Parts: sequence; C-alpha cells; structure tokens
Amino acid sequence: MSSSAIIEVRDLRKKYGQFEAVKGISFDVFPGEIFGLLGPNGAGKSTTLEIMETLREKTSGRVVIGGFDLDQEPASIKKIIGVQLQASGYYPGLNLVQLLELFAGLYNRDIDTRAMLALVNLEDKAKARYKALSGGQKQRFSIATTLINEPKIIFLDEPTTGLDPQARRNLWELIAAIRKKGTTVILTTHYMDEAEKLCDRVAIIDKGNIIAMNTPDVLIDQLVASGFEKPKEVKQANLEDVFINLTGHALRDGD
Ligand SMILES: Nc1ncnc2c1ncn2[C@@H]1O[C@H](COP(=O)(O)OP(=O)(O)OP(=O)(O)O)[C@@H](O)[C@H]1O
Repeated sequence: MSSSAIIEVRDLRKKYGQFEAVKGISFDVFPGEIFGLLGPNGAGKSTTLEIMETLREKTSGRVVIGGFDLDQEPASIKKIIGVQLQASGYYPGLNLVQLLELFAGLYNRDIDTRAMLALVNLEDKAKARYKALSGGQKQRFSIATTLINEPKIIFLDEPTTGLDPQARRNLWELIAAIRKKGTTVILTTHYMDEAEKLCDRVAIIDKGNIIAMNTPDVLIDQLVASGFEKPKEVKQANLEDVFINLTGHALRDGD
C-alpha cells in the first residue's frame, strides 16, 4: 500500500443479501485532494462513501483512513473525519448557533459558532432554524457541521444536488476554500461539469466497479486520443451562461 495516501481502499466489497453493490474496488486518496466518486444511480457511490464514513458495514476488503484500519480502529477514524448529517439530525426547535453548539458538545470541542457560520456565509442566519433555510443555505450549514471537529477529511454526498447555478458555484468556492486549508475532500456527484471544475481526480463507478480513475484532464485526453469526436459547438455560450449573465453570480438565497 502507498504510505502517502490518506485513504487506502483495497478490494472493497458490499453485498446486500445476494446483491453485490460494490464488487471489489480499490483506490487511494492523497492528502489535500478533492476526489470525486462519479457514476449513475445505483452505481455504489453512497455505499462506498458510507463504509469509509464508518456508517455502513463492509462485506470484505480493507479500508485504511489516516493510517487507521477500519476493522481495528473505527473510533480513531471517526475523530479525523467530517460527515454530513442527515437533515433529520437537526432538531427543529434549535437555531443554527444552538445546533452548532450541540454538535460541538458531542465532539467535546469549543468552537466559535459565529466564525463557523461566517465561513459558510450564514452569519445573518445565526438565529434562524434549519427548516427555514433555502436549499443552498441548508447545504452550506451541513458543510459547516462537518468542520466542527477540525477533520483531516470531509465526505460530501451529492453536495450540490437541487441547487440553483449561483448556489452551486458558491458551494464549489466553499469546497475549494476548505481544501485550500489542507482538508481532503471526498465527494459524490452526478454533475460532470462540477467534477471537471472541482475534482483533482475522479473515479467513475458503474455497477459496483471502478471503470476509470484519473484526473478529469487525462480522462478527457484519453477519450480524444481514442478517436472520439464531438459535434463542434457552434455557439460560444450555453443557456447556463445566459442565466448567470442575466441574474449574476451573487447568491440569492441570503437576501
Ligand atoms: N440498504 C440497502 N439494502 C439493499 N440494497 C441497497 C441498500 N442500499 C443500497 N442498495 C442498493 O445498492 C446499489 C448501490 O446503491 P448506492 O446508494 O450505493 O448507489 P449510488 O451510486 O449512491 O446511487 P445514487 O446516485 O442513486 O445515490 C443500488 O442498487 C441500491 O438499490
């Protein structure tokens, strides 16, 4: 195994009954990378992510995170990773500051809740309840909760699904800023433009197997070198460019 990897996955398998959802995948993630797991619905992305997050039992294989073997030291892994909670974990009666304080208490950490909300552009919503947030604000808040224990690695499952173009771009900037501070980011996404812009490397998963893994650039170059030709784009812009040009880059959900 490579000693410089922060995540080492070897021959990982997951069976749900007779159905094998993950069929023996192997990959490394290196410190400070944004690593994307891409694939169609049902490919096995969330299952793989949840196993690494210690939230789901694997059937077989080896997972080492931050030097800790998942089979032997899951508690040590939990201490160095940040995991997005399901929305159901956010007690409806508490505001954002109170929720952050609650989670910080669970991690036994003292945190500056205002600074944490400022980091995700939610300082104006300190007194708001989670359910009163827009989709983009909810995602930003849930990313803030992954950072409470100052993790070395954060896991994000489809962080921008359902967001408008401004909120998606804002989240890309947030994820890039988190990585700039040295945090390794593993994310799943269905959006190829997102993976191309944000991820240093991607693994493309299909039916439980990794069918390609490299930087987006290399994967694109390999496809082109294989003789692939795309019909030439005749227009210099697309509808998303029109939308962003008309409505601006600024976030709307904080208005
Ligand atoms: N608890 C479970 N019991 C049985 N089958 C499951 C369970 N969880 C997932 N599966 C199945 O395993 C396969 C992989 O699911 P998984 O959620 O990992 O895929 P995914 O790539 O994250 O898909 P999506 O993009 O739709 O979220 C799917 O066929 C799914 O139906």
